[in-house]
Amino acid sequence: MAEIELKHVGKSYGHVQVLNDISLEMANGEFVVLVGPSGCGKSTLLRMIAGLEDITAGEITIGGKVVNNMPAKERDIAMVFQSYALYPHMKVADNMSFSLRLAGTPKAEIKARVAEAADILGLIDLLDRLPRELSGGQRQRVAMGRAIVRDPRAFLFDEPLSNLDAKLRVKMRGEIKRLHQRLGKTMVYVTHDQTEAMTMADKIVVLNGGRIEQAGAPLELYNNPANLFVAGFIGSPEMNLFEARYEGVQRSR
Ligand SMILES: Nc1ncnc2c1ncn2[C@@H]1O[C@H](COP(=O)(O)OP(=O)(O)OP(=O)(O)O)[C@@H](O)[C@H]1O
Repeated sequence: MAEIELKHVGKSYGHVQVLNDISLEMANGEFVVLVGPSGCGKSTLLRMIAGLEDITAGEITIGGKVVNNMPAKERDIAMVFQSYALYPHMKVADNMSFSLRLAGTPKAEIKARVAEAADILGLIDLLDRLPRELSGGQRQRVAMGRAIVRDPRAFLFDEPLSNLDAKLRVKMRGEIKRLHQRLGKTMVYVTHDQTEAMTMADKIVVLNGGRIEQAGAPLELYNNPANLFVAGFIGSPEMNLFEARYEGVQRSR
């Protein structure tokens, strides 16, 4: 059974249709990367899975349960944003424990879960700092820590590394991949970065104009693109495309 399943999902804002007939299965523990040109609907799709945005057609199931009308906080899914969205006046430890405190989790358990997440992410020495006293990479790690402590059934990432410089991006990419291996949770990841998509994904989903052009393993898309759009979009550097004329098979006499 798919962990997250989208069946003929659509989204429109008034008359503007931004997502159209999206059907997609994400297996338990799969790392799914959404790519596509700016404005194709990647973030909207992610926000619909999270419950931050209503859907206007179709059905979303999480763990076999239809969640169309389920509020975000009941979906047991954590989202990590590009902007980190940390509380500036709270120390790292308080940022990480915020959702657990809100849920009334016992103090001892909060302490243990924060310590475990801080250990996984190398944040132990930074727990007493404020976000402004951290580097970009450290802030992004706190944002991930905040997601991990909740022990959600799935993680959603919306371009989490795009505010970091190239070198740090490579490092954090490795860290997120290791995190995925360690936690074994379903992760859905939006990016503009081809290399991120090719190296991190179990499955890449190429979106264009609110529709899925192709979904499959990175090498499957690279070796067998379903159409010219996918062929032109996947890979860095880009594939060379040129027109040719087919003249049939030459038969030997
Ligand atoms: N609240 C809204 N009202 C109307 N249109 C919206 C709203 N939010 C998003 N859109 C439109 O929906 C489309 C998809 O937006 P979305 O942010 O999902 O794209 P994206 O693929 O994530 O883009 P980018 O890569 O630039 O972040 C865009 O054309 C956008 O203008």
